[in-house]
Amino acid sequence: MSLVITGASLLGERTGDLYVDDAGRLVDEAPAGAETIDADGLVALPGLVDLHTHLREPGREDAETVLTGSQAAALGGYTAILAMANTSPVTDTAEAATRVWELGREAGLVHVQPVGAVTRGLGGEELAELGLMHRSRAGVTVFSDDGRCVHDARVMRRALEYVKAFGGVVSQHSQDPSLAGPTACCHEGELSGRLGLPGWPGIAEEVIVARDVMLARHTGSRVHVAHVSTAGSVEVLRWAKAQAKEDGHWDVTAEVTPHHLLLTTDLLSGYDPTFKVNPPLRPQEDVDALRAALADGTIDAVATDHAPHARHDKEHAFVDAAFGMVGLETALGVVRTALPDLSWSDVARVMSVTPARIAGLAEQGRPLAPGSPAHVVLVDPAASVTVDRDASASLSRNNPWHGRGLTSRVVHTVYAGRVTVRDGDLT
Ligand SMILES: NC(=O)N[C@@H](CC(=O)O)C(=O)O
Ligand SMILES: [Zn+2]
Ligand SMILES: [Zn+2]
Repeated sequence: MSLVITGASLLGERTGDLYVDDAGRLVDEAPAGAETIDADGLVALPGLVDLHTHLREPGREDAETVLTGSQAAALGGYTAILAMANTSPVTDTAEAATRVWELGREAGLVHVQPVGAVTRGLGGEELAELGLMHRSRAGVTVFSDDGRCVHDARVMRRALEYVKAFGGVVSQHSQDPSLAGPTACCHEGELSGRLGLPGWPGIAEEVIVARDVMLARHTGSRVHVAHVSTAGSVEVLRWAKAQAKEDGHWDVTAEVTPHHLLLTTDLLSGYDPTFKVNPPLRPQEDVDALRAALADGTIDAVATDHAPHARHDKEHAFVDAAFGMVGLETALGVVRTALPDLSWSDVARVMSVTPARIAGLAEQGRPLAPGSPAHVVLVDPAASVTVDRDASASLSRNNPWHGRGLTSRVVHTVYAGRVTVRDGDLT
């Protein structure tokens, strides 16, 4: 079905119309008999790309499926998501990766790109089938043991060497297990002492970031730092990016989550497990450093770390509850709220263009110009939304934004020329 989108402000810069042909691509003339979307007053961006989504299929379809996660993504303005490998079974074989990819195609609402595990069963010891996953139909290029850190430096080095052959990247959950006890569940600081909760110090993250950028340099490969959460990590990244630019043969990229841009560790004073997440919410100084790093390009991308959990895994005493929070439907609003001065073209850069480049998704994050696939999100920049966790496509309700007001609203999402969200609802 062809489509005409009229009067949108393209990346908030100039007003224009967008024409979509039957094949789902942007073209330079209005196709005859097209459906029309009036986008007067709306900002058009390339469809958002999430480098870090947890779908719970296979294994925990009660918490999220590929379909419900895709629905939540479309509602959030996404046209592509990377599905993390920590499912049950783990995505550590070509078959498992292809299955996730197929389920994404069947859902048909966003491009679902599987992330492959770095090590078999996320065990941290033996490399998974990296090459076979890459050569499968799923074409895996991003590998991560997320949920766990690839803590053995020798294994990390081998993984970086291996993925280098095909331009892949290792996305690291940076957290040295030997610097954080097995029961750690919040930021280690003055508050954790007062609450009597065992904490993770920022240094547990920073030593791994520092080690991994050195391994990336040594191997001439690519490392991506998942969910950066401390000012110290930002400092290391700033140094590493300057070095990598000078050397030219290795690369380091990093992402920050919406929640680490707006929420602080103070929220833990009520022991509400909704705010229990890994890496933990940090103090305001870290939040400020993360915002500055995103604005100046030291952090490349915003990634949700959408981590749905069933009620019976989340509603426990703080120390026993599962880690993680949902985030696909609120990400854009949180970014607008946390960084109101970020231009729309910068929003497109950190939420679409750069994530697509990092993930090697050539069809995503493209300019809103003839020839590009029609992956588009239309946003009302003036709207404000009060988040209701029950008005969600996700199967899980661990939503830290419930009852909060967020700036801007996703009005329509178009994936490959198909309207997946119209007037804020799934079509
Ligand atoms: N972020 C979280 O707190 N939890 C994630 C794992 C992870 O991203 O490390 C999950 O899978 O639930
Ligand atoms: Zn993680
Ligand atoms: Zn994660």
